[in-house]
Amino acid sequence: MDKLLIQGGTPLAGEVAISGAKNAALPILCASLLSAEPLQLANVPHLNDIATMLRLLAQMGVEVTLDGSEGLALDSRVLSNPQAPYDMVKTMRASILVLGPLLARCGEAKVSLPGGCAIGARPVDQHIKGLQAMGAEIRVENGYVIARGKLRGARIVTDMVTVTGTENLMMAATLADGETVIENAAREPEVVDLANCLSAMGAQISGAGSGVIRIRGVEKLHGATHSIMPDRIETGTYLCAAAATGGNVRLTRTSSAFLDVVIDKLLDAGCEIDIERDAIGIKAPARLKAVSLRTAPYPAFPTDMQAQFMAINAVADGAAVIRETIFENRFMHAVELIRLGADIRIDANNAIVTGVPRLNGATVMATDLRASASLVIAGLAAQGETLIERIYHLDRGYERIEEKLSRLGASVRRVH
Ligand SMILES: CC(=O)N[C@H]1[C@@H](OP(=O)(O)OP(=O)(O)OC[C@H]2O[C@@H](n3ccc(=O)[nH]c3=O)[C@H](O)[C@@H]2O)O[C@H](CO)[C@@H](O)[C@@H]1O
Ligand SMILES: C=C(OP(=O)(O)O)C(=O)O
Repeated sequence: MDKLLIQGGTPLAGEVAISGAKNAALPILCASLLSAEPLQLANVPHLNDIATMLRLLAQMGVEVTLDGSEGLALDSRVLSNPQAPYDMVKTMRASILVLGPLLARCGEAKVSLPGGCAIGARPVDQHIKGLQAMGAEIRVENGYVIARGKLRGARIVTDMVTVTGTENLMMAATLADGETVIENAAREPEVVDLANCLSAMGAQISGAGSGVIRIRGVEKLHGATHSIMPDRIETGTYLCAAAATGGNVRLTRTSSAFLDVVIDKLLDAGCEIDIERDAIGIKAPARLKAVSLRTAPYPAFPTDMQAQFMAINAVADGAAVIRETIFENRFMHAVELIRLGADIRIDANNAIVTGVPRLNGATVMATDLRASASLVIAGLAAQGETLIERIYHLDRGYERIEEKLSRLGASVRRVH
């Protein structure tokens, strides 16, 4: 298993390009299942999750053609096997996103309950309830969701804000008979990117980005071209890496548009932020100030940035309280950060982080995707050598991370 060896203590400096968003690309790849005509995508990130999703789609009959280094064409003319087997979905939560499209296009689907980051129970009851409201017959048997039926429009109010739940139901509704209204919908930018792609395919969608999305079903969707939005979480992660090391970094091919709260917190921490149209610059002070935060659905502070801010608070001046409200088990990075010398106390869903003047390198274990990112940030800020084990989590969501960090002057090496 690969490990990451970091020699910390060097402020990051220079420029690096941000990749397309994993959490926008994954649902959009699934959207290709809705049409018999090809979907042409640009700015697709090179990630293990994307490779897993492409393998999953390919075994259903989707023809995948690479188009340049970041382009893909997906041809779902023939869907011979509307199934997602356990072996292919166990590592990736987003694989549940094939359920809505398969059911809408084929009238049947058999999808294994998904895996993904172990950050909480992560049930899919809202996906199932929504599809049932649209007329699907669904049973869960031997770890599989088995669904069939012709979908019709419905009014759906989800119990909580769910990102992939909203995406699954929105995709299913594009081919349903009549109008679907999703209330309490997720407002995440990735939902909007998916809606934009679906609209380019001929779907009738309004309200994406608000709490109420209306979808008028059409008979079929057609081919389209779409470019995946920049990854706001990768952007935020590099901003935190620059902040924690006292660095001066410019991130290109990205946007500050979806990062308001994250940028506000970095300003509170004492960083200077320079916003351009397609780039963000950050200049960090010698010592950051501690910043408290509470995660919540967009547009509030993203849970996917919580671990990275725990790392920067670990080396900041003062104490901060981090409250996690989305996932019940998303503090697993805390014990690993403590190995590096961080002062963190967990009290239910609060982490109380008291900054220390410096962290010291150690061997640590990555437990999930963003936890891994927080360890990388802490390792970059620490004095001496940090060895991060189980970095397969990192490869799910960060494209060429060691190469990008090396470009910023970090000493980071993958060891086999
Ligand atoms: C591939 C992808 O886009 N993943 C993101 C997506 O995950 P994901 O879509 O899985 O997260 P959700 O928004 O669905 O989860 C929010 C909360 O609702 C609960 N819930 C959700 C669905 C359901 O049917 N029942 C239920 O109880 C979850 O356990 C969690 O407590 O949004 C999360 C919250 O921003 C991010 O951390 C993930 O990076
Ligand atoms: C939790 C994440 O991914 P997933 O939902 O695929 O597990 C993430 O992207 O931070």
